[in-house]
Amino acid sequence: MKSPDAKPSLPTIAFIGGGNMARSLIGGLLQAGATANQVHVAEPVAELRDALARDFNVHVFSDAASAATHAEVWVLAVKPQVLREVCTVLAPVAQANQPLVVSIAAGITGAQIGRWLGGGIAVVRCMPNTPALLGAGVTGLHANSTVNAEQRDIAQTLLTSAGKTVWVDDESLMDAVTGVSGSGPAYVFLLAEALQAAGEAEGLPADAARTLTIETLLGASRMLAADDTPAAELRRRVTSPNGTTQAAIESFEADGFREVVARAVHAARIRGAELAAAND
Ligand SMILES: NC(=O)C1=CN([C@@H]2O[C@H](COP(=O)(O)OP(=O)(O)OC[C@H]3O[C@@H](n4cnc5c(N)ncnc54)[C@H](OP(=O)(O)O)[C@@H]3O)[C@@H](O)[C@H]2O)C=CC1
Ligand SMILES: O=C(O)[C@@H]1CCC=N1
Repeated sequence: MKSPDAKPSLPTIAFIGGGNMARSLIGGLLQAGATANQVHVAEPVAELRDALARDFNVHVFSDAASAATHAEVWVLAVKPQVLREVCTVLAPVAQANQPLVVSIAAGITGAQIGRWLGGGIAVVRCMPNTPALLGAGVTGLHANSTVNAEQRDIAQTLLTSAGKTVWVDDESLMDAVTGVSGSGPAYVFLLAEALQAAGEAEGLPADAARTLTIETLLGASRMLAADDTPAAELRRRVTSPNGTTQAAIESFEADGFREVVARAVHAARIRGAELAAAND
């Protein structure tokens, strides 16, 4: 009997686009136990194609249709700006083979992808993030009404190899997912840049500022993930009355830190919707 925790075995998966994000997902997938000959990748850039074949031993193709033809699952990992063109080329294969289509493109909706592929296609729209490379990512997922339970499990297994998953029932929230977690690693890297530079400005040697910054972000993230203690409470425990942290937090608040973050996430969400409209 199948245990309730048993993962469905993955069918052949074709990545359409072999860039940064595809590479992260393929790395995670193989580390999680998928075999290289189950993975096909279409990538027009010869150097990227060669690197994928060399590093992961996967089957590589220069055109999308060749990679997709013998795969039950397609992962659309091209830029939003070229997705319509890619889907239009793949539409006859999609109609003949009825694959599960997993898109990681920012902004582009499941309805657009289904329409471009000729209609009636099972589409899971996802938003992973780059820590997927270490299996430490998080992915938001939304399934359209054509996706069946088995296909949902396949998408779940595929993205679990990249880290945690969060299903979203309302697709319109996928752009908010992008604003928080898809783009989110860049905000943390920006904070790291700023914190390191501030340390250096206060006189620390560059290597000391770098180590102090990295270990602080890592340690604080581990504390956040360790239990359900809210971030605000963890912050309170660092903040001694009239101490150094209080001085820093008051400076952040006076400069509108929360509003700055909210505006940035909003800008990312709006750009997602713009990408969908501009590339329809
Ligand atoms: N980077 C990130 O952090 C995240 C990205 N995403 C999404 O992932 C998708 C890919 O992003 P990313 O990996 O950063 O982008 P990349 O540009 O690194 O990768 C996309 C690759 O697809 C190639 N490509 C273009 N046309 C085709 C085609 N017809 N068939 C096959 N491959 C093609 C591109 O080649 P060429 O360069 O020649 O065009 C490029 O190598 C985007 O839609 C993005 O929104 C989602 C979550 C996070
Ligand atoms: O910047 C972007 O558009 C992509 C989507 C999320 C992260 N990178």
